[in-house]
Amino acid sequence: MSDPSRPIRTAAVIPAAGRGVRLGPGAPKALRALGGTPMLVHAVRAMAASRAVSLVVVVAPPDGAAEVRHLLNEHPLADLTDLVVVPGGETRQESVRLGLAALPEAVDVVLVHDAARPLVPVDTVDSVIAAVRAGAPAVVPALPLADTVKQVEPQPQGTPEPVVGTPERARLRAVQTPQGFDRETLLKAHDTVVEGEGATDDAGLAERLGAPVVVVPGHEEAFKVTRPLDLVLAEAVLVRRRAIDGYV
Ligand SMILES: Nc1ccn([C@@H]2O[C@H](COP(=O)(O)OP(=O)(O)OP(=O)(O)O)[C@@H](O)[C@H]2O)c(=O)n1
Ligand SMILES: C[C@](O)(CO)[C@H](O)COP(=O)(O)O
Repeated sequence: MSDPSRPIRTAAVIPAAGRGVRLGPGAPKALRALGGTPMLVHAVRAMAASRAVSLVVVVAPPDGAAEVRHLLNEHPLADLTDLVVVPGGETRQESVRLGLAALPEAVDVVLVHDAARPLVPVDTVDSVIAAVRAGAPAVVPALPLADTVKQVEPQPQGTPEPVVGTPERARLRAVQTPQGFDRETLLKAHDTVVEGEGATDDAGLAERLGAPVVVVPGHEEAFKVTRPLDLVLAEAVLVRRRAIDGYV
């Protein structure tokens, strides 16, 4: 936990090294345009919009750190005081671990935020930070599900999959980012949990350590741009924001 005698410094690590295979052919997903601006720039601005965040570590595609640094230099990034760019890895978990290695000692609270969630509102970011500062070692923003979920027995492609269960929907949440952690918990989780043990998010690593993880309300606009239709929705959200409040 944080030492109360030291000032809390909050940093955000943005994994942006993914290829974006599900979005279709093109540049790495984080570098593709959303409303004329790279998705990554929106994501960095979303973190910088929080007054608490003073450092952003961007994890670039493995061979693209110089290009990403150049691109970020070309865009205004609000009041961000510190920006670091490091090369990423083959998996999201490896990319986050490489980003964490760049954090200075003074950082107490760490957010991990997907570049692929460019439109998360600042209120969501702030409520995650507030929950960590209030003492929760791991915090995730999440929303209730709209669909019923079935658990199946996976089969070869083309074979119908038998249903083996229907989890109670009211107890399920769809998890977003930024996920917030006290530094010690997150570093220990990444040091301890081996890649491939099935954790698809950072809180999942903390859970495997036995750390308590809590959920705060997420936001519909924090959705992940994964498939082509998500990009259509993101463009529409951006048009609405620009019309309503002059968002850039
Ligand atoms: N080796 C990787 C893989 C993913 N990510 C990042 O993790 C976030 C969430 O991943 P996802 O949306 O699944 O992105 P991709 O891995 O790029 O998508 P796909 O699986 O379609 O290729 C993204 O910001 C992505 O850039 C990363 O930093 N390093
Ligand atoms: C971290 C995450 O965005 C939480 O929903 C998600 O688990 C990333 O998963 P992906 O399959 O790498 O997109």
